[in-house]
Parts: sequence; structure tokens; C-alpha cells
Amino acid sequence: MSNAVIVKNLKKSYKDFSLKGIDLEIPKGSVFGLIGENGAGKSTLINSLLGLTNASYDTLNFFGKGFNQYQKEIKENIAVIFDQTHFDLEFTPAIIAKIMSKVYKSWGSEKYFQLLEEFNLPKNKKLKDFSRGMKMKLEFAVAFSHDTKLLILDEATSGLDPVFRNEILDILQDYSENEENTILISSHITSDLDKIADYIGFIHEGEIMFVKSYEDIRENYGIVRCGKRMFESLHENDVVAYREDDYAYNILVNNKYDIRRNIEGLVVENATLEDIMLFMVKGEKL
Ligand SMILES: Nc1ncnc2c1ncn2[C@@H]1O[C@H](COP(=O)(O)OP(=O)(O)OP(=O)(O)O)[C@@H](O)[C@H]1O
Repeated sequence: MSNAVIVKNLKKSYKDFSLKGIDLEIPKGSVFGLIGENGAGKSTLINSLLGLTNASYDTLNFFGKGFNQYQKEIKENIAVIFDQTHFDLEFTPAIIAKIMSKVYKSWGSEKYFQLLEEFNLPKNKKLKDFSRGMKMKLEFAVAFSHDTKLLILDEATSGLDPVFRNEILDILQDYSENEENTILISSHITSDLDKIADYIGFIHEGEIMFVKSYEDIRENYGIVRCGKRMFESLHENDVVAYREDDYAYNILVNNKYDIRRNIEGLVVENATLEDIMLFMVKGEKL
């Protein structure tokens, strides 16, 4: 399988924060969810990948091509959607079409106006009179009207109500059905990723803690709640992290079926991405 993005040893430092040599591969055709708490470094990583902030790296490739050498060509195939629109709020969608036709060689006005209709967006209304959800849909219309092979969303769905979020997730799902298309989506609303992600990368304090397929997470991660004696009988390798409350130990395990099979009567619940994030950040390690 080829990769849409390969980055090796990416470093970026601010006064109180640094990305500490990030290595990441994002398989072509996948939906890659980047999760991490506020301030973990998701936006800094995305901005660094896009050259929006100066970072150092050993390798940065998109679609098999080096970013430094092929930046212009690569950017033709990337669309980025942030949580706020980057268009001037005095613009109308019709004006944006004119501008984009000069930005992208592959711009298709016909497709764009079709999408505006599909998304129920008025052509001649100024963006300042658009709702947040409408602005978001406009961003998608723009993204899908040039040859976007990599769609990057940075917390783009966070401020939307559940109905709109679901609509956006449907749009993403349609887009990702084409195996040429890749999505990198960062969010701390992990339930969105539960619906669409093929891979999950977890970033914490500027470091990638793990990258796993969603299937692996769903199949293997679980939460055990038990007393001290049972806790002490668990093998060290089985415990990813644990949290102790007044009454019991809550344990994140990464081989729930083996544990269920081997320890009679033990209840192992499925772990959500939110559970995994919480245990990794707040939990203790053995
Ligand atoms: N321009 C900047 N100057 C100084 N520090 C910055 C700058 N941009 C980000 N940081 C710091 O880098 C850290 C990571 O921020 P970043 O926005 O990448 O996190 P995030 O995971 O995207 O968080 P959130 O979910 O809140 O958007 C934070 O501590 C932030 O204060």
C-alpha cells in the first residue's frame, strides 16, 4: 500500500511546547484520525505538514513526492478545512469561484455550482450572513471542486451541531469511498472518528503515542473493572494503563478476548477512543 503522506523526524519548537521528532505514515485511500487533548500539538503538526509554520524534518513526502521540491503541484491536490473559514466574509460563493479558478489549475466551476446547489448554499449571499455550518459546507464545495486527493480537517467539525456534523460525516464518507482519496482529520470529538476512521494516531505532549488501525482498537482494546486481587493477577503486558478509584481498579487492556477467556467471570467492556485517550493521558502505567 502506498502512502499519501510520509513524514520523518519532524520537529517544531515554541517556547513552552515542541513536536519531538514526529514520524508518521498516512496510507493512501484511508481516513486517518488524529486525536489528542487540547494543546497536544495537532494543529502545530498539521500546520507544519503544510508548510504554514516552519518546522524541520528529515523527510516530508506527499503522494510519493518531496514537499520542498514539488510544493506547488502537491498543494493543487490538497484541501485544508479549519474550524473557521479562511475566506473574507465580504465574499460571496460566486466571487470565491472566480478567485479559486485562478488558484487551482484543476478548478471546475460547473462542479462547484452543482455542489452549492446540493448543499443548499446561495451563490450571491455574503459569507458574513452564512451560518457556521453553511460556511463549513462552502469549504467542502471548494475542496471538492479541484483535484483534491488529500483532504485535511483540523477540528473542522467541532463547532457544529450533531445534525450538521452527521451531514458532514456523510460527505466525508462519500469522498473517502474513492480509494485515491485520503482524509486526515484531527478532532478531540472522538465519536466523529468512531464513525469514519480507518487509522487512529494519538498525539500527546508533542509525541505520537501510537498509530493503530481502527479495527485493531475495536477488536482488542477493552476496559476491565475489578478489585485489587484480580488487578494484581493481571500480567504486566496486558495492562496499558489503569486508574484507581475508591472502589475498584479500571484498567485499559489491549487483548480483551484473551483476558475474557483466561479469567473467568471478569467483565471486559469495549473501550471507546475517548476511554483510550483518557487512560493514556490520565492513567498510570505499571
Ligand atoms: N504560534 C505559537 N506560539 C507559541 N506557542 C504556540 C503557538 N501555536 C501553538 N502553540 C502552543 O503549542 C501547543 C500545541 O498547540 P496546538 O494548537 O498544536 O494543539 P492542538 O492539539 O491543536 O490543540 P487544540 O485541540 O486545543 O486545538 C500549545 O501549548 C500552544 O500553546
